Amino acid sequence: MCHPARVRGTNVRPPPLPPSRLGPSASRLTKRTRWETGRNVISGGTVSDQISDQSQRARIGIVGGSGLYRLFDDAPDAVELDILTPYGPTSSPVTIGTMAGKRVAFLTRHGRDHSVAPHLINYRANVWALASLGVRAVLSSSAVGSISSEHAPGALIVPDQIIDRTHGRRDTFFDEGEVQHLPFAEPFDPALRAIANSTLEAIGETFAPTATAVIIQGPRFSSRAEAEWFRSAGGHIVNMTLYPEVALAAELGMGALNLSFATDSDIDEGDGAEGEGLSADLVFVRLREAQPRIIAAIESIIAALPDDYEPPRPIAADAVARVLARPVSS
Ligand SMILES: CSC[C@H]1O[C@H](OP(=O)(O)O)[C@H](O)[C@@H]1O
Ligand SMILES: Nc1ncnc2[nH]cnc12
Repeated sequence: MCHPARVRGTNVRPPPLPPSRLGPSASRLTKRTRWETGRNVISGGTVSDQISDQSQRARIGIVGGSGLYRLFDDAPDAVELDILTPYGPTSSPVTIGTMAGKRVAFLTRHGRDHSVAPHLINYRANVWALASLGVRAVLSSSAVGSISSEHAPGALIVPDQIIDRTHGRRDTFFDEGEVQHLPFAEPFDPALRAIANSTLEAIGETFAPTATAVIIQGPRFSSRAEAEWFRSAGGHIVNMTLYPEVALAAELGMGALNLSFATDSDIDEGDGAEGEGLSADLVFVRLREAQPRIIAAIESIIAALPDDYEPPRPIAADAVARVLARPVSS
C-alpha cells in the first residue's frame, strides 16, 4: 500500500482567470518514482502520515470550478502536492497555501487548462486526495446558469439542494468491498451554509442564500424545453459538476459548501444570455469580470470558518478510514 505525494515549493500568484482557457495539468508521484524537479520529496505511508510539517496540512479545501484555475502560485509558503489515489489522477496538483491565515488545499476540477470535461472529471480522485490530506470542509466554486428570477446572472448563490440529472458517473466510494448508503437530504452542510450566508451579508454581497441546483450531464447546455422542465421541477440554477462531487465529499466525512456564480440564464429573462446567446465563451467572460468578487467572497468565508469546525459524519468513521487506506494505483 502506498499513498505517496510529491511536495515541492511553489510559486504563488494571484488567481488569474484564463485568457481563454489556461494552464498545465496534473502530474503524479508513486512510491517508486521520485521526481527530479521537486524539492522536499517525500513518499511512503499515507499522504497525511508523510506530512509531518504542519504547513503541508490543511483542514480546509477549495475545489476551483470554471474560471478558478490557480491559487497560491507565488506564495513563499505554498507547497504543491502530486497525490496518487486509488482512483487514478486528480484533475490538477493540489496546492496548499495560506488564505485568511489558514492553511488551505486547492485543486481545480477541470484542470489548469480547463481540459477536463464535466462528465469526465475524476471526481473520486479529487475528493479522495483532499480527504487524504485531512481536509474537513470543502468549499467549491461553480459557474451556473439561472432558471429563476431570484438567481439572476451576476448573483452569488449558496445552493442548499440539488437535483441530479447526470448519468454514468462514478458517484460512490462504497461500490467495492462494502456498501454504504449515504444520507443525502442535506447535500451541503447547513452549518457551513449559515456561515457563508452571514459572511456574504456582512461584506455586502448580492447573493441568494438558497437554491436548488440541477446538475446536467453536459458538456452541452440545456435545451429551452429542458430548462423550462427543470424550472417546473423546482430548480433555480443549472450546473454540470456539483454532482457527484458533493456526495463524494460527504461520503468521506467532509462538510460541503458551494459558492456559485450565475453567469447566464437558460430562461429568457431579458439579459441577452439565453438560448443562442449562451456559450462557454460568455461564461468565461462573465467569470473573468466577477473573479475579484468571487475570490474576495471565498476569502471572507474562509476567514469566518471556526478552527474547531467539525463536519457531519454521515458514514461511520471506520468505513471512511478503510476507503482512505485503499492502495493507490500506480
Ligand atoms: C464553461 S461553461 C460550462 C461549465 O461551467 C461550469 O463549470 P464549473 O461547475 O466547474 O464551475 C459548468 O458546470 C460546466 O462545467
Ligand atoms: N447555463 C448553464 N448550464 C449549465 N452549466 C452552466 N455553467 C454556467 N452556465 C451554465
